[in-house]
Amino acid sequence: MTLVRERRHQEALRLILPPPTTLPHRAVNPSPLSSSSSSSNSPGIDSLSDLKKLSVLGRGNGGTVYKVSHKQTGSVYALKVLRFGEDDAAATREAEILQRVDSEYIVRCFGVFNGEFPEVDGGGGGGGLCFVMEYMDYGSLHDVLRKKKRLPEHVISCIVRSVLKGLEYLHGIQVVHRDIKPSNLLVNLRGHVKIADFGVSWVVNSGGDHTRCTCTDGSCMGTCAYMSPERLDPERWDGGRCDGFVGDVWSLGVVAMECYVGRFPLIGPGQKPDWVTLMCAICFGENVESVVKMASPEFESFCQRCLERDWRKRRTVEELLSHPFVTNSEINGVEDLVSYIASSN
Ligand SMILES: Nc1ncnc2c1ncn2[C@@H]1O[C@H](COP(=O)(O)OP(=O)(O)OP(=O)(O)O)[C@@H](O)[C@H]1O
Repeated sequence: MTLVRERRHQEALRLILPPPTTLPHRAVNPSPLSSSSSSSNSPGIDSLSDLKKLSVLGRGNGGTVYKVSHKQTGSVYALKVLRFGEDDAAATREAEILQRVDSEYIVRCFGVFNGEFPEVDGGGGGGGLCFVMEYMDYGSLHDVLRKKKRLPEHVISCIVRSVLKGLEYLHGIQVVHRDIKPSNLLVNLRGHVKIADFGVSWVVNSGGDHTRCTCTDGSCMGTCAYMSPERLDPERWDGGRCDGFVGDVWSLGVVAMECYVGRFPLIGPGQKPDWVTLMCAICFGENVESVVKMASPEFESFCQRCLERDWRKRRTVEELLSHPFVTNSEINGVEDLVSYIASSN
């Protein structure tokens, strides 16, 4: 890799930060969302003081996720608190998208509150946007991989099918997720795998001769390790003409390979995942077959279809749902997923 190429890569990797936005102080009413997702299982949470903090489930960019219980019913939820001032545009976008979605493949949101969660530091934390979410017992796929290291193909097939179904739903309502990665795929005791975290998602609008992706506030962030070549280097890969949907497919391909090899698959085991290393690996790296050695032909073919660098040749979600690696997944795949995750080794 020449110095010239390195410099070009670094220039292309500059992040476009969202302009500062001010969230209206009561942007979201302290009531459950109007979507049918909330009405079908309405937990009757009228205020954040109805919830008791049980533990911290995890921390992400700009917020913390708590395990909470409803004081009256004892029902357990995950409460995601995004502090004001961290990335208000992302928080607002997440609230807007969560109000649109209603799918068994997307983590349910029962309500969004604008205020303080009194159980944290006795309140006084400056407040934030608080999402009452379905509690996913096994946490994220990232947590599962930390415990299990690698997953067998039939379990990966089951996970991939659920994520594809979730993406099929999202793309059908014109939402591009843009941050598919293990920590945004959550797993519950029943073996259901669901997509979460819409902080960097886009809503696609139709316009002109081709569909264009618009980002209302200019935010173009996401996790670069899982980003597609056309997002990392739009100039080289004609990213400006891509509607973004197949970017989610690329990310899913990386996740599938990561489950198989037990580490981030696009760089070597000892390599530091800095911007330039990732850029080189994603845009010019090794071919899939050298990474998923010993895999079944179906799995190798599936990964190749997802990780096609030219986005025009990459398969769509609909096409991948009829790929043999997905359609041949064992009927008892979900039960296997649960027993595999629950097993101690
Ligand atoms: N509904 C949920 N049920 C159970 N655990 C959850 C739930 N939502 C999030 N978590 C846990 O909390 C962690 C943090 O989630 P969060 O969405 O805030 O950030 P992240 O996706 O890990 O990171 P980033 O903000 O960088 O995308 C997750 O990785 C997961 O372990």
